[in-house]
Amino acid sequence: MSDTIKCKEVEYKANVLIEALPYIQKFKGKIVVIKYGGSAMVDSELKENVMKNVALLKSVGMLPVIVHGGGNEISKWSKYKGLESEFYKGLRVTDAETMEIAEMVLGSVNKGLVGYMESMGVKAVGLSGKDGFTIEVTKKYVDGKDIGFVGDIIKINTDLIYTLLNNGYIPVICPIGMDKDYETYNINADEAAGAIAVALEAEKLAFLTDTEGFYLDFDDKSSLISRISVDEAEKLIEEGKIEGGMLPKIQNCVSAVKGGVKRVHILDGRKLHSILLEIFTNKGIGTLIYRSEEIL
Ligand SMILES: Nc1ncnc2c1ncn2[C@@H]1O[C@H](COP(=O)(O)OP(=O)(O)O)[C@@H](O)[C@H]1O
Ligand SMILES: CC(=O)N[C@@H](CCC(=O)OP(=O)(O)O)C(=O)O
Repeated sequence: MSDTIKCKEVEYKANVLIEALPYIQKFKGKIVVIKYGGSAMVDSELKENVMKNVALLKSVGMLPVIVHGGGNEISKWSKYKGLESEFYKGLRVTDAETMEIAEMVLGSVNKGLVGYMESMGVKAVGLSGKDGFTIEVTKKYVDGKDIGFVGDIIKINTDLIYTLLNNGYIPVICPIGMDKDYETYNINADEAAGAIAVALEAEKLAFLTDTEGFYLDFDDKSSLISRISVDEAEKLIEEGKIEGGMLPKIQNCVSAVKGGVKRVHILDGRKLHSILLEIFTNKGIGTLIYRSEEIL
C-alpha cells in the first residue's frame, strides 16, 4: 500500500472516530440490550463480526447485554428429529420433545456466541433464564389457545445480570425460563429481550434481524418505515397487518418503549456495522419505534 493511500485511510478512520466521540461520551456506562435474532446468524463470519461490534461497544465503556434467538436452528433440529415446526402468531407451538430440542439448541448457540467474545479477549458469560431464576414465567395462552411449553414472562430477576455487568462481563442470555414449579419454558427471544431491557432500564434496545427494518408491505421493499410511533404500531397490530416473526418483534418494541426504554430499533443484523452506525452516527437506519408523544 502506498503511503498516500495509507494516509488517506488513517485520515478517514480518524474522521469516523471524531464523529463518534460525542456518542461514545453519551453512552458511557449505559446499558444497551442487543437482541440477536437467529435469522441474522447466517454464517460463522457474520456471527463473529456481530460479536466484534458488541465487543467494541464494551471497549468504549458501554454495558452491552446480548439476548439471542436461534429459531431457525430449533426448526432445523426439530426436522432432523422428524418433528414439524408449527407457529401461532409468531410463537413456536412447543410440546415436550420440542422443548427439549429448543433448550439444547439455544444452549449451544449461547456458548458459541460466548466463545467468539472470549476469543476477542472480552469477558462474557452465557446463561439461560433458568440461571439465577433470571426469567420467571407462567404458561402462555394466546387467544385462549394452548401452545404448549411457551412462557409468558412475569418477572425478570436482575441480580445475576447486574453481578456480571458490575464485574466486567457481557451477559449472553438465551430465552429459556422457569415457572414457580421449576418447569422449563420456551420464550420468544424478542419478548425476553424487551422484558430484560425494561427491567434493566436500558438506554437502548436494538433488534438485529434479517431485514432492513419493518416494511409496511413486506412484498414492497420500497415501503421500509424509518420511524413509527407506538400508537401507529398498535393500530397495525390490531388491524392484523403485521405477520410472522415481525409480529412479536413489533409487539415487544411497543412494550419496551412503553416500559421506559429510551430508544428501540429494528436493524439489519446481516449488515456488517449496523449496530455501530446506529449508535455512533446520526444516520437513521432501520426502523425506530418511538413514544407517540415524543417530538423527534
Ligand atoms: N412487514 C414486515 N417487515 C419486515 N419483516 C417481516 C414483515 N412481515 C414479516 N416479516 C418477517 O419477519 C422476519 C423476521 O423475524 P424472525 O424470522 O422472527 O427473525 P429473528 O430471528 O431476527 O427474530 C423477516 O425475515 C420477515 O420474513
Ligand atoms: C416461543 C418461541 O417462539 N420461542 C422461540 C425462541 C427462539 C427465538 O425466538 O429465536 P429467533 O429470535 O431467532 O426467532 C422459538 O422456539 O423459535
